[in-house]
Amino acid sequence: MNGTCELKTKVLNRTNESKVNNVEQETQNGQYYANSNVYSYESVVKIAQFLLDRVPFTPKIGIICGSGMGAYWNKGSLAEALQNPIKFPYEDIPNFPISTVEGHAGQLVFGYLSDVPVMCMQGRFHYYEGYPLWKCAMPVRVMKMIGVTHLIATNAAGGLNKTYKVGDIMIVKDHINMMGFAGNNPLQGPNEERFGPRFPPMNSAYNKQLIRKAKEIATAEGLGDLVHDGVYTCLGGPSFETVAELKMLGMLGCDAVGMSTVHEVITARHCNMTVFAFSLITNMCITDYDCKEEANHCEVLDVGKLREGDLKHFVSKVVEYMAQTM
Ligand SMILES: O=P(O)(O)O[C@@H]1C[C@H](O)[C@@H](CO)O1
Ligand code: HPA
Repeated sequence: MNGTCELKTKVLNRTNESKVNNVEQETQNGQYYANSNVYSYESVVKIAQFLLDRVPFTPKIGIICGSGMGAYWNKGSLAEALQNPIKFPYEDIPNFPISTVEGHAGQLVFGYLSDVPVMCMQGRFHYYEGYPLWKCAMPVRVMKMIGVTHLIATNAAGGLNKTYKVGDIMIVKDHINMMGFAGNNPLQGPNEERFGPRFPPMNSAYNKQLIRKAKEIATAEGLGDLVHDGVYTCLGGPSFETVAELKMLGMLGCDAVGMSTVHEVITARHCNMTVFAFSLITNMCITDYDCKEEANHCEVLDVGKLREGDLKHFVSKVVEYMAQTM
């Protein structure tokens, strides 16, 4: 992914009052960028170095655990399955945000999955927690600085595609960046060319070879009936969607809806990482006004728990395959 260009981003002159919200970064000459990414290249390197100094191996695969898939109480969860784990609670990592959502343990775990070194976010950051998108996605850049070349992003999502069932796995083949339609993008602000180009393409964000291979793996492992590929969209949350919103998303071609992943994938592709992502369908979206059920987070976590064995197995096999291709 080349395409870096010489365009210089315009710097806005601001007064000190504009520092509110902590979304502006002072430049050396005292000017402020609007909505800037406050994590400079150097500060991301510093976080990566803090971790590298404490881990005796350098993983090339990074995993982000979705809701219920990396919960601290999930002893059988994906993150808990890593062998010889080295754990870093987020509050112990300098300049790292903290997890505030149930089902997101809030630690980085380094270890081995299928004898392959990986690093795993056992808990991610969401926009609705109050973090801007660039902050939610910052750990992806830390992964990159550590040496990760392949990202596996997982999430819990509501199924819009009527052929899906609760507990199914949707391999993400594409996304619709709904928040981006309103200009909210993790790459908003001055571009740091050392991470990637100003205008990264997204038409092949999800690696086709990995999608194909993951489907083969699912079939070979007896999970074929559960697995689909489809289009994911992320809304800001935390409120679940209305019936009208869900009908609209269905008409737009979304197969599943969630509250994460898109900004992580954009950030990963910006720094040229290979991306594989999937959604665990934890609930079917309610598009019938007469339906008495309501979406809720407990159900999301419960389905994550129910599927943890299958997901762990599936991800281990995908990791095994990825390692062979590196
Ligand atoms: O972190 P993910 O995207 O898996 O979490 C989903 C979206 C909301 O955070 C939560 C709703 O139950 O689950
Ligand atoms: N909507 C949004 N996010 C979700 C859902 C949903 O139905 N299920 C799990 N995460």
